[in-house]
Amino acid sequence: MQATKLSTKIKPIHRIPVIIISGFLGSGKTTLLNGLLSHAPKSAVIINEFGATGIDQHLLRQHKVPLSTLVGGCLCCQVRGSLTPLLKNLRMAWDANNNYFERVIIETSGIANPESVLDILLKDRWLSARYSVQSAITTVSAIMDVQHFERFPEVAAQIAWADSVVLTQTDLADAFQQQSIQAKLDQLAPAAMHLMAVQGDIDVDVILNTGKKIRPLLKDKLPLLAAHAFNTISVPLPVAMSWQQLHTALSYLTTYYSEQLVRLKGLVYTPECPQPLLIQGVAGRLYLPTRLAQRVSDDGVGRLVVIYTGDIANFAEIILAQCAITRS
Ligand SMILES: Nc1nc2c(ncn2[C@@H]2O[C@H](COP(=O)(O)OP(=O)(O)OP(=O)(O)O)[C@@H](O)[C@H]2O)c(=O)[nH]1
Repeated sequence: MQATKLSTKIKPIHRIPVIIISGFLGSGKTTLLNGLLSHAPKSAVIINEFGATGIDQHLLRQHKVPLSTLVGGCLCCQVRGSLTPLLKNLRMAWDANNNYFERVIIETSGIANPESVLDILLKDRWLSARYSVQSAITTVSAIMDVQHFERFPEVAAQIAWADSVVLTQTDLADAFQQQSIQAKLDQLAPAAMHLMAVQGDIDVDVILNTGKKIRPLLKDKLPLLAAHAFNTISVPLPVAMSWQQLHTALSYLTTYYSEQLVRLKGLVYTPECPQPLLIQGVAGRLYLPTRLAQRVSDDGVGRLVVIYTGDIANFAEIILAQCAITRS
């Protein structure tokens, strides 16, 4: 009797594309992500923030996307171990729920080296069979102090790993600033695609359809990265302050500590309005705040997250004291 030949064809597993967005503190990653999600709503998002309190997810409130946060450290060090189980769970949820998103977008913290994320995605056998790295994008602010390239090694590492470099905040930069940063990008990422985005506005098709580069990753374990020279504190603001008062207090702090205070973010409540206010500051500059839609989960306690370099003793107390001085 002739044995029936069993079909040995195995259906290939669909690999979900992953886009990694890196870039230095305040360079416009979340703004770019916000713009991308408006055109690509079928995305699952993972946000990594160095600060202990997550702020970025509030900026993405209007998008109804599956969103996970990894806060209180970097994907290249403190929270690196959390990415693999998170991606595994996400994939299993995708398999069980009718493939409910089309891609994963990972926004790393502003001081993370994207190499670690690539390392996980490309070397873990289970993950690499189910995810494919579509592109690594790095945002670079046109108004960034060029000394940051020497001062913070994270900046060059982020640019070196990029398939696409997106120059942001060009509307705030003069011609000299733009040329200086552009020259650095030509030197550090000559093979990457160079794009521009003002307020996250970018040609989404270019981003979503970019093919990946072949990356020569190290075969062995990654070498230990030098520890980041950054500190972070989260300061609760239980007493509501008007935006004017807050602006005065924060302007003083960002000017007085302009060398050390690299990033300031916060979700605060003001007496003028029940909707929370998202505040943003980067290296000596305060941006206009954004009013967010109110949510049931809003607890009325404002929070400031500060990322700084060097030792500033009792920085949280200094911030609270400055706010109290301005209020009185
Ligand atoms: N004028 C202007 N402002 C921008 C642009 N892109 C971003 N911003 C502002 O710059 C500030 C920082 O932008 P984010 O998108 O939060 O930067 P980020 O890289 O996600 O910041 P971290 O995750 O904290 O490192 C916010 O106040 C943005 O509104 C731009 O192209 N033009």
